[in-house]
Amino acid sequence: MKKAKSLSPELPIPSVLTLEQERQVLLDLGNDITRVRDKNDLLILFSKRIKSLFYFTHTIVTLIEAKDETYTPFLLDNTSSPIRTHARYQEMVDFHFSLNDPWIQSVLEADGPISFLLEEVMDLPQSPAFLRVNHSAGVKEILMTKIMNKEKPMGFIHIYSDRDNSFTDEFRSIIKGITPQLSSAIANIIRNEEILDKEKEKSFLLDFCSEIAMVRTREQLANAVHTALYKLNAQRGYVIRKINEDGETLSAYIYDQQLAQSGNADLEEMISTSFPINDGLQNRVLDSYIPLLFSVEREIQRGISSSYLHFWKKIGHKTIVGIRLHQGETNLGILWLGIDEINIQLLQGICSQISIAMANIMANEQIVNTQQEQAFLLDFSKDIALVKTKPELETAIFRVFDKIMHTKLAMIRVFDEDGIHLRPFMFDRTLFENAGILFDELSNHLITSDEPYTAKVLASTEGVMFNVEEEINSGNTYAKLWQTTGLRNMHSLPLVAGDKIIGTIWLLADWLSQLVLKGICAQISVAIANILANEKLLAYKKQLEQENLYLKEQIRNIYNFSEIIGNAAAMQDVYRLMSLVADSGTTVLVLGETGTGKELIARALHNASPRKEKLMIKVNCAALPANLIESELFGHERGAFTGAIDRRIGKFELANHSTLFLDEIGELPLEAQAKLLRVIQERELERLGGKQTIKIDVRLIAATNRNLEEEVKAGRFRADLYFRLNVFPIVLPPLRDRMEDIEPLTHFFIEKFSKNTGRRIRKVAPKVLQQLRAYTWPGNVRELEHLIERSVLLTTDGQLRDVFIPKHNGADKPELAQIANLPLEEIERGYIIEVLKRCSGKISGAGGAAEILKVPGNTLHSKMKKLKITKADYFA
Ligand SMILES: Nc1ncnc2c1ncn2[C@@H]1O[C@H](COP(=O)(O)OP(=O)(O)OP(=O)(O)O)[C@@H](O)[C@H]1O
Repeated sequence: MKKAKSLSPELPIPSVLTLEQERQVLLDLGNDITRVRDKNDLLILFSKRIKSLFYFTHTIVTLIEAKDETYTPFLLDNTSSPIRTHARYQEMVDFHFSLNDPWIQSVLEADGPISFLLEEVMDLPQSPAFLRVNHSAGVKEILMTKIMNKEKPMGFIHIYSDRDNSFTDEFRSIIKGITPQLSSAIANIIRNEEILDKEKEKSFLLDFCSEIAMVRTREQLANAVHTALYKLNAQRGYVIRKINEDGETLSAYIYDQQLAQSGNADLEEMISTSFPINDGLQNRVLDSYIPLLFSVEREIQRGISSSYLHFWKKIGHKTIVGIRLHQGETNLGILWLGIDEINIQLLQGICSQISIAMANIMANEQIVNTQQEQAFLLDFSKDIALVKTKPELETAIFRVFDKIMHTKLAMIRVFDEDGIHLRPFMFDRTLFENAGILFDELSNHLITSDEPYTAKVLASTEGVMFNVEEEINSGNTYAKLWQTTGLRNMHSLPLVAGDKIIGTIWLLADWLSQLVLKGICAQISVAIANILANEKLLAYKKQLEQENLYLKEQIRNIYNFSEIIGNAAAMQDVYRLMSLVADSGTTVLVLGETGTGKELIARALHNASPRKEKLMIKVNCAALPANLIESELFGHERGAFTGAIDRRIGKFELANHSTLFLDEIGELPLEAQAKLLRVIQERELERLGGKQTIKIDVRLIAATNRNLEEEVKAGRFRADLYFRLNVFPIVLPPLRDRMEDIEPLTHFFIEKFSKNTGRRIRKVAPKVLQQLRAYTWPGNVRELEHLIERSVLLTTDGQLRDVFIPKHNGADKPELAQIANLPLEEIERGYIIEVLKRCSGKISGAGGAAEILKVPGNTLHSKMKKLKITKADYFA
């Protein structure tokens, strides 16, 4: 490197200064320098004062930044710099030039001003770019002087000239002479600027402080922050994100409205999205005590994928600062600021103010929220207090969960009586529309308290929160179901009523207030406990009612037999026997005269037996044509005999598991008796013409008005069958032997026929009862029943004054003359009706019409059928 020549012939002042003159110049300049207060004074000193002594184009001052070993412009002469219009001018202004290049090192090493021809130094390796830029603008020479502060280089004075040999020895000597004073002037300017900056900061912070002290709401905070940040030149936008209740994410709390007004479509998403703390950026800010400056591009390259980073890139942010907002050790959130340079202290000052205000507002919001939640719980408790049934509870719950809490009720399970199983009690089926079958599978099966998820919940007092996504990853099969709702967390709590855990509740939500959750669960628990207790009570009540009904029925059937009227001692014996035998399977033989109520007793016995659910099957043995008896009783196969065109099930088979009532058993022909005996003995039968043996379980009740012992003696009834049937005989007394029953029976029948005919009988004349008691009643209760029926029909004024007791004296026989001209069939018909009337409708057996007419009972039956004689004829 070659030093430039020290003299220039074109210099405007005398090229040679006497020592005296030089001292004077130095003195004058020294005086001027002492008056320098700021950059502008310094600029004037160079551009006016020194320029008036020596020729040069312009001067700049650069300062060293020790920490990164660079120097950068501090004072620029914008008016006379020939490069100010150069394309790289701004770059040169902003640039930090390395202190490590040989050229600047030579300046540092030189003991005083040192000049260079640009041509010679600008292309040397590592030479700073401004040399070439100046050269391209016509500058030829540069005079460099290092300035010192406390014996350390502080920076450089650059003096440029577009002429050759501008820097004379005198010039250099003068510059050298004033350099110490210039150094201290520059040091003062810097210190002054720093003091000024500090003061500005202080007053800025003070303003901000007093402004923020008045802030009460989030909107006011937003305004204060906005004003402050815009004063700090943070026009590129900002957002304050608050840590959410989940402690894992941050969401926009305050954001730059100006940016919002720009109509950026992505901004909406940025505002509504919750960003995880642990995204590689936010966690770093929250872990740092000082603001962090990030290069957007570099972070993207590092693989940080957060969408907000890409958003910042999209809106042109190159660098972004993140500052932790905190109260003590508790993090509140982050202030993200689009800014290139950071004044750490100032930002920290602002952020600590924001933090305080934010903490206050949040505490305020929390109080308001808590109040709202409490009011809400109060409302809910009012609703719940009215709940009595499950559907009512369901309505109350769904209204609150869906509409107000944005929560879905996945399931309420309650403990079964055994205290081990939990059964589904209530759930929101709509939740699982997508999962249909899976839901049914899960919800319908009982689970035990050992089921791992349930066990975890039951063991907790505060409940458990399952993150749906984490549960899916860990293979929780229920979580697949939860996922269908799109909600993030499953909150489950034990339901506790009093000191008893009654079940579990499972709620899906993104987030739930613990206060509300616990409050609601407590209310629901009480409601469910009440409903369950109520259900239990109702079930007990129903059971008791049923038991009551059953007992009543039992009493009626077994001990009372309410449809059987009569309290005579003889009837009491009958009831006692009935009670003893009713619920057994024992064969009963009911004996008694015609019309004494044998069939009634048989029915009552059946109805009081365990077979009552099935119909009692009745066979009237007297009414069966002899040739059909077997088929009627045991059934036949198709073609078993002429006329058997179809298979027929016999009465025995029909009565399987029920009761077979064999009425008028004394009328059964001997042949049929043998078959009957076999079936009773074997408890199995074959249908006529059939080969298959059919097992039967039939209870037998037989009845007859014949004296069977006599019949056995007379050889008309098989002794062995008699013994089989006479296991438990019940003998019904004739009505004449229990005259005290006449009155109740009369009233009973009056009541019955009044109802049937619609004729109300209000009064019965005492004479009537006397008449009734005076009669002998050969037709027994049936005769009494028919007589009352007839009398009721004949009564028109509601008073039963008279009854028409039959007179069996033959006085009412029709005169021969009356019947002389009638056909034989008519006479036969009339006569049979007459006899039937006399026998009170009894056809066969002792005292029956058949006996009087001396024909077998079934012959009379056939005849009656042929002559079309019906009950109406002889009871009318
Ligand atoms: N104790 C009674 N209480 C009320 N009604 C009775 C009583 N006894 C009989 N009857 C009524 O009398 C009528 C005849 O009774 P039931 O048919 O049972 O008599 P029975 O002895 O079987 O007669 P039969 O020997 O002629 O077949 C029925 O309508 C029946 O309801």
